[in-house]
Amino acid sequence: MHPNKNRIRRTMMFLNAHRAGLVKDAYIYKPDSVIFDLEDAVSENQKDSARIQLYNTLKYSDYKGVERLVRINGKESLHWKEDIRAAVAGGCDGIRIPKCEYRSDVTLVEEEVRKAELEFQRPLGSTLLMAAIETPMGVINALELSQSSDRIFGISIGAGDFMRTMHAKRTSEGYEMLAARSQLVLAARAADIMCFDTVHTNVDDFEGLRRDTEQIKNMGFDGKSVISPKQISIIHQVFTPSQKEIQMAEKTIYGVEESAKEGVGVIVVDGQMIDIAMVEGARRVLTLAKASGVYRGDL
Ligand SMILES: CC(=O)SCCNC(=O)CCNC(=O)[C@H](O)C(C)(C)COP(=O)(O)OP(=O)(O)OC[C@H]1O[C@@H](n2cnc3c(N)ncnc32)[C@H](O)[C@@H]1OP(=O)(O)O
Ligand SMILES: O=C([O-])CC(=O)C(=O)O
Ligand SMILES: [Mg+2]
Repeated sequence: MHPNKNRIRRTMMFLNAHRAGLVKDAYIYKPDSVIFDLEDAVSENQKDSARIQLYNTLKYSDYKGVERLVRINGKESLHWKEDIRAAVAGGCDGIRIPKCEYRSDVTLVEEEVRKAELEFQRPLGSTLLMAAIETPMGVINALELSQSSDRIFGISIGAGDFMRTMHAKRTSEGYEMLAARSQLVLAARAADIMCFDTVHTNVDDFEGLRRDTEQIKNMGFDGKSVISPKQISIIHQVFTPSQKEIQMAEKTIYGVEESAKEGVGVIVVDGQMIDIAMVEGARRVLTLAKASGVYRGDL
């Protein structure tokens, strides 16, 4: 398996590839990933210069371990093949395909990526893919998209286009997103890939951002896209296990192991009934805690 397929991705920060001031050093804000956008953040008459700016940034800026993804234009545009060539030539880590609906939306991109890897002498298979799902058809086909390629590391829901195509409206409760979010997380877990939530467009609504992030984390999502550095710390706080959760995870793993030696399957830890079913979740907490830099234990 590709070594970066399951890396930590609590935050993926969009930035307009055309804005030199944004792209030159966005790693300083420490998102887990950045997404250089060539699609909707770039106006039609800036597409070519955005692509050149993207190539130079990928080639010459050291992002110090922050993952570098590129959102290309869609297959109905004139740009997507050139977008892929520039992204692969520059050495991006992965490509976010917008508005995916069918398996062929991924396989078409995969074929161009493969050609570009050969053309620019990049290791074959090194460029990962993610499918952004932003329409009712995409939501319905979420499993097909999740299983469309070995390069796919995750899927994401995009609320802006999803609301447009559903004739729906965002609410602070989020019920208009519930069916799509549920369908995506089910598909991603069934296909054993990652699942990401949409951007929170009100950049100054920190309370709403926290509430939304808590909701999607509890549903099983792995992270969320962001549009501003101001949103990163809240999402990292929500996704990074607390010391209390880490201690509970350690007690769960030790407790179940020790009690099993004495032939006991069920124990009580801090008032909670614990059995073997909780061990996998506890291990996941510790893995996430390690990747987030808040746990140095041996479990
Ligand atoms: C629905 C969709 O398709 S979403 C995906 C496409 N959209 C995008 O890519 C938009 C990305 N975000 C942005 O362009 C901007 O954040 C906006 C337009 C939303 C807000 O812009 P501003 O009002 O200038 O943001 P703000 O005043 O909060 O900026 C504060 C600082 O953060 C920086 N910053 C803001 N957004 C970003 C970003 N996405 N990436 C990196 N740096 C950023 C600014 O450069 C500024 O830095 P400075 O203080 O050193 O000058
Ligand atoms: O994927 C996202 O979160 C951003 C986006 O394109 C949308 O909301 O339409
Ligand atoms: Mg969109």
